[in-house]
Amino acid sequence: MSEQSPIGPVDSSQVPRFAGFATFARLPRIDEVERADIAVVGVPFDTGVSYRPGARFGPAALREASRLLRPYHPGLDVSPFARAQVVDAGDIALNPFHIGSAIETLQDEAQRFAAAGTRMVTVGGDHTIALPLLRAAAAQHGPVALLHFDAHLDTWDTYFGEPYTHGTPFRRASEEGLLDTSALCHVGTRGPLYGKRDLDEDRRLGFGIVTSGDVLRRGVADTVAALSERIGDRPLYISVDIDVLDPAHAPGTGTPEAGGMTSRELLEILRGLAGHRIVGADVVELAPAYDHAEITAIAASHVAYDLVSLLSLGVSA
Ligand SMILES: N=C(N)NCCCC(=O)O
Ligand SMILES: [Zn+2]
Ligand SMILES: [Zn+2]
Repeated sequence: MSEQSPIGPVDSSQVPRFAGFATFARLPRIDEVERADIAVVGVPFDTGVSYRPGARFGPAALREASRLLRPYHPGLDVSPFARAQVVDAGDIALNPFHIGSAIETLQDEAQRFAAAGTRMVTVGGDHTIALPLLRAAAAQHGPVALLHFDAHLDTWDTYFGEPYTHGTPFRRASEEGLLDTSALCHVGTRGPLYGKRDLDEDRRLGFGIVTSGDVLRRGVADTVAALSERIGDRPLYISVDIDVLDPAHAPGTGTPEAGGMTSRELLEILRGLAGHRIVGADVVELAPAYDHAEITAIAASHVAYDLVSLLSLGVSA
């Protein structure tokens, strides 16, 4: 970090939090600082979806819903924006008509952040985007451990013969050798599958599964202990599909499944990951057109805040 202390968010006791530009948590834009430790980056993209479209509007909705976030995280005992220079880097412009070129662009952009020494928390977009983000993470760190919070496996092979979709990123990532196969886990999985084979193939790729029901039965502490042990001190990428939450907690998403986790459970599990070597994270599948009273956008903004807070713990104070 530079000698100066980080530039923090706009002070909500001086400027009403409902006024002004909607950057994440009212943080400075990337062009307003010399260098950034952590960037929140919007990825408005939903060309990879199999059902309801609309995740392209996720970044804007998440930023709007983040105006009420405050600078101190009592659960982690950290002031992330004082400990690290956190910025909003705006949106990455991806070609909505060409999924291959969008994936390439995002990988290039992610590698530019990495080269600048900035870790990313991407917000919005459909789950397709995890693939180029994992490519960039693996290019920097080698194969990474992955915690994948999602109702879905997203290790399916193809849809309509197409390999790059929001249901297939982790199959491609595995084939490309981006993942440390000894440290992979889905969390919150539930809902109908195409067949038992889905689970067999997923297991063959090395994934463990903590289902939504497992979280209920085992509780948060046990779940965290199991995940922590699996990850160890490996470089860790965290991917959060907001549909991991029950539709009651996150109606604003493209492929909702009943029987999901509460936002309290998800946030508590994330907080339990403090101390791990997190190299990057995403919050995907927020589709505001199906949201009500910003329920999903608020949950997603809190998840992003927790991820930023976890990343800030890795910046020396
Ligand atoms: N990644 C998300 N949200 N959904 C994947 C669902 C794929 C399917 O339609 O079977
Ligand atoms: Zn997903
Ligand atoms: Zn999902």
